[in-house]
Amino acid sequence: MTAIKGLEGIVATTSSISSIVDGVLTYRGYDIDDLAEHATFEETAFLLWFGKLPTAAELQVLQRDLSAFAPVPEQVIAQMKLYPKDASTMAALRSAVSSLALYDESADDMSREANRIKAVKLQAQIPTLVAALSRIRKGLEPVAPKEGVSIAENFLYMLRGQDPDEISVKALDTALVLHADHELNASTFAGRVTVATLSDIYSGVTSAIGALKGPLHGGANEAVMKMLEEIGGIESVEPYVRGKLERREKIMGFGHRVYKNGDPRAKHLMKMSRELGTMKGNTELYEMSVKIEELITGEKGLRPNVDFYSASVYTQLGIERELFTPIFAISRTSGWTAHILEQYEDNRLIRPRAEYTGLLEQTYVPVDER
Ligand SMILES: CC(=O)SCCNC(=O)CCNC(=O)[C@H](O)C(C)(C)COP(=O)(O)OP(=O)(O)OC[C@H]1O[C@@H](n2cnc3c(N)ncnc32)[C@H](O)[C@@H]1OP(=O)(O)O
Ligand SMILES: O=C([O-])CC(=O)C(=O)O
Repeated sequence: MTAIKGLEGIVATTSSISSIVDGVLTYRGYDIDDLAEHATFEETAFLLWFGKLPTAAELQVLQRDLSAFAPVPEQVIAQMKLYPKDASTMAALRSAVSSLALYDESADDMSREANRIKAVKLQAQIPTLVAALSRIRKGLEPVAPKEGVSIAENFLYMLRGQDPDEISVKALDTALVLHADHELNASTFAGRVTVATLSDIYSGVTSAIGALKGPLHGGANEAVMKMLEEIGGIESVEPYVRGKLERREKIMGFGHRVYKNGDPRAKHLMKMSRELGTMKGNTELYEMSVKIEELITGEKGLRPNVDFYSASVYTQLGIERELFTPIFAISRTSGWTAHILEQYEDNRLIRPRAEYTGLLEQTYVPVDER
C-alpha cells in the first residue's frame, strides 16, 4: 500500500454535478463563463440540485420557498448573541449551522423529499445567519429577511438594514454563481465523507464549513485581503512580494490543485474588481492586485485562483474582510447540498486506507516499569 499524499489525482467518486476538464469548469454541462454572464444564483442553485435550469414557474416556486425559509429560529439568534465577539465569523457560522439542526424536526428524516427541502432551507438560512453574525459582532440587532427578493439582495439588505443598489446586487449575485460548485474540492469532499456514514445533511454542511474555513481553501480570500492591507499601497507591492518570494512564503490566492494554467473564474472576478473600482473612482486595490499577479506569474508561473480577485471585489462592495469566507459558504451551500443529495442517492461509505509508517513489534510494558 503506497499513500498518495493529499489524494492528488485520485478519482474518488462519480458525480454529474460539475466538472473540470482541460481547465474548463462546467455546472451540469453549462460553461461557467455562460452562467456567470447570464444566470442568477437562484437559477444556478436549482441547476445544481435538480440537474436542469428551472422553468419560470419552477424558479418562482424556488424563490417563494427561499423567502419562506429565510428567517432562522429565534433560539439560534439568541445563542449567536452569546458567542464571543472576537470569534472568527467562520467558527461562529460553523456553530450556528450545527445549531439549526436542533430546531428542525426533520433533521434526521432521510427521505429524498425531506433532504431536498432541507437543502433549500439551508440555502435560505445561511445568508440570514451570516448577516446576523456580522451585525451582532458590531453590537447591532439582526435585520429580518425581506420577502420576494434574491439571496444577493436580501443578504446586502440584512447586512446594512437598507436596500442595496442594483450594481452591488448584480456583482454579488455573479460572485455567488462563480463560487457555487467546484467538483470534489476539500469542503465538498468533507461534506460527502460525513453524509456517506448516513449522517444528516446539517452534519455534512457543518463539516464542509469547517473545511472551507482553512486558508489553503476558502479562507484564502480573507488572507488575500489581509495581504493587501499589509502592503498598503501600489508602491509597496514589489518589495513586499519579492520579500515573500525570497523567504519562500506562500502568496495567498495563487496556485491550485487542479488548474495549472489558470482558474476560469478569476478573469470574471478580475473584471468585476476593475469595473467596481472604476465606478467608485478608486482603482488602487485592483491595480495592486494586478501588480501582484504580474510579479507572481512572472516569477513563479503561478496564476490567481477564485480567491484572489474576490477579495478586492468584496471590499469594493463595502463588505468587511471577516465576511469573505462566509460569503463563499453562502454560495457553496448550493454545491455542498447538491453533492450531499447525490451522495445519498448512490451511497457507499467513504473509507480509504492509510499506509502505516509507525513502529512495529512493540511489546506492552507496565506503567511502573516505563
Ligand atoms: C477556493 C480554493 O480553495 S482555491 C485555493 C485557495 N488557496 C490559496 O490560495 C492558498 C495558496 N495556495 C496554495 O497553498 C496551493 O497552491 C494550494 C493549496 C491551493 C494547492 O496546493 P497543491 O496542489 O498541494 O500545490 P503545492 O503546494 O504542491 O504547490 C506546488 C508548488 O508551487 C508552490 N506554490 C503553490 N502555491 C503557492 C503560492 N500560493 N505561493 C507560493 N508558492 C506556491 C509550492 O510551494 C510548490 O513549490 P515546490 O514544488 O517548490 O515545493
Ligand atoms: O477545487 C478546489 O480544490 C478549490 C476550489 O477552487 C474551490 O473549491 O472552488
